[in-house]
Amino acid sequence: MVREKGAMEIRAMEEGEVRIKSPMALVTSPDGKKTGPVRGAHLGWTLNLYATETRRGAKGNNVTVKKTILEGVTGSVRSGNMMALMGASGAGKSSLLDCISLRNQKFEGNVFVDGKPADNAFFGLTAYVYQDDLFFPTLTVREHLRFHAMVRMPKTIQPHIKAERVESILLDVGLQGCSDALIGGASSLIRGISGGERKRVAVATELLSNPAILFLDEPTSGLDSFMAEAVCTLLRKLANTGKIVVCVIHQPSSDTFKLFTHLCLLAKGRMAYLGELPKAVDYFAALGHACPPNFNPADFFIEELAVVPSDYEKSMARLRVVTDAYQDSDLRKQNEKWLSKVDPAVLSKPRRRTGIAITEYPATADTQFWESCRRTILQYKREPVLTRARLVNSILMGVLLGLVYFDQDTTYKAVQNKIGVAFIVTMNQCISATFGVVQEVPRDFAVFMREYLAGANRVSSYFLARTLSEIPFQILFPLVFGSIVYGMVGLRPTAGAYITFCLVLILCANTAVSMGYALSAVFRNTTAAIAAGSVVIMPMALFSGLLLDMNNIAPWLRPLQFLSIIRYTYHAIIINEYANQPINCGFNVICPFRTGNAVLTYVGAAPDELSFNMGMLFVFMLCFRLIAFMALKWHSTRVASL
Ligand SMILES: Nc1ncnc2c1ncn2[C@@H]1O[C@H](COP(=O)(O)OP(=O)(O)OP(=O)(O)O)[C@@H](O)[C@H]1O
Repeated sequence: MVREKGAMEIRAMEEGEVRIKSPMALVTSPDGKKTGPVRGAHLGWTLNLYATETRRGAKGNNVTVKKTILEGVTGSVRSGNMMALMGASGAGKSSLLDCISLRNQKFEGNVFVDGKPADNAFFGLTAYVYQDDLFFPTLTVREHLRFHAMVRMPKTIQPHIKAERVESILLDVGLQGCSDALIGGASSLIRGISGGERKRVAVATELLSNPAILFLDEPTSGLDSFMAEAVCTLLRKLANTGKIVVCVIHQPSSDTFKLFTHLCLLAKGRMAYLGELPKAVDYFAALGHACPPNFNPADFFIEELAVVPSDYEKSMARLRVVTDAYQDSDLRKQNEKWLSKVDPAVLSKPRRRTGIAITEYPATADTQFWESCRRTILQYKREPVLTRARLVNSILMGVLLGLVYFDQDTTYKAVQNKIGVAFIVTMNQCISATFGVVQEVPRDFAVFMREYLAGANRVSSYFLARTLSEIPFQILFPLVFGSIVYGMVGLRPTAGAYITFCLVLILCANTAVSMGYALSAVFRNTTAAIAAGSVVIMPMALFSGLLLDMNNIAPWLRPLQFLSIIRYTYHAIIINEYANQPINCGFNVICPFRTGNAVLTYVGAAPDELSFNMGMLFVFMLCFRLIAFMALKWHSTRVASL
């Protein structure tokens, strides 16, 4: 259920209905139907979090120890509140945010919405802005938000209303000035928008689904104080509309700090304060820790709660006093009154992990598919490395090989060069296609994973769109490369042979692309996928038929040749060139290849195996895509079930 309130520019999420005039709160189910007014939402939690840590033992062996990350942390926040989660580094702020947002479900205890244990509907109510924002760099801010509006807003809403919503959010977050700028980012060659604008794009993305509860992990990190204040002002406006905003924040300026209504201070995983922000200074003064005049209270609290490495014992003793004081305080009792309204049976029962079970999506699979296709095509059109570099590579490599193997004839003397060109063309296609993918796709998968966890995109919609919409490009590159090589080298001059050659290269490139997808999905990391790619491609080259005499290796190794896509491509090219073709021996008595079929025998191929080789490439292409899909699906369910 998605809670809506009309104090800001908020639009009704019902088909045809544009604006809610009354500021009355509404509940909207994922299909966009209003279901009635809600109570003031209350988010509460009571939990402990432990982790196991492997440490180096005294004898150099690894010892696993149980580490307490959060201990007896109980708190709550109401709609309309904007809570700062603060504490020194390592205090447990991000861990707490992950637990109360259920992005980490390994804790003991429970999270409650209006006194009821949070269930799967919780994910429809909440949104999470990650500390490291991940975007597709080649989209403009408007295109990015438009994509998210299409996939995150209920399917019952008309596209023009979604577009209006994007424009209204652009205005709300102050992004209208850069709405047509490419997002860009460090992982891309595109410079893109500033860090502050990226943060606002991240917030705007989450606002599209109009969540009732917004969690943010350090939304101001890396921003100057002016930008940080701008982001927090926006968050305060959202809280004022009735949303709950919980935000991990580091070193806010005093002006930014004042924007928060509530403060939760953590010290070494224990509560040090929870309450209204303006009352925190007096609370600490009463404990004997008075904030000096004209001192930023935010800095004061962090200093008070810091562990000084050179004075570890004393710091820890000070933290114990502060956390024990909160434990014994009337403030804590006051804060935890809501627990008395929770069913005691629920409190004593161990919590059942729900996982981030994405069972319902606001948009249909069709919408997700077509929107993802649009996005991938834009990406290909605009990404310089992905498209231009590969096109230039295809042309340059084609010309280079064409020059080296220029104008081969039909004599026996040209056989070795034609075998060479078949092998090198195959290797080029395999390597450039596989590594082209593993350089790009793990980054895309990481962005997709965020979309998946936000309930915005299905694995199947994204994967099909990503892989199908790039097919035209994966036809273009081998076609350009193959045509240059074919013409310059002077391979068999018939239209049929040329078309078959291009088809073989296109199949090879697409199979290699699929292999790149499989590696990217299994390893989800470019470095690891490149390393694994080398390990896979080298044996494939070895078993291609050119570098090894299969009759002179251990019999149990021979079947490996049938796993080599390089072998299938290389053989197909040679069969296309030489099957049942004459070879001009001239008047030479010593002629190593008197017929084309003798060349095939030499490389271990047979004249009638062309369709078999092409068929095997097709089968491998499908298998690699299936592996990629299954791996992506497995990773996403694993992340989601935490
Ligand atoms: N899965 C884990 N296994 C072991 N230790 C962990 C794990 N997750 C967190 N920790 C530890 O728990 C403590 C709190 O981590 P957390 O990231 O929540 O702190 P933080 O307050 O957000 O710190 P920072 O401000 O530096 O980001 C740290 O000491 C961290 O090393």
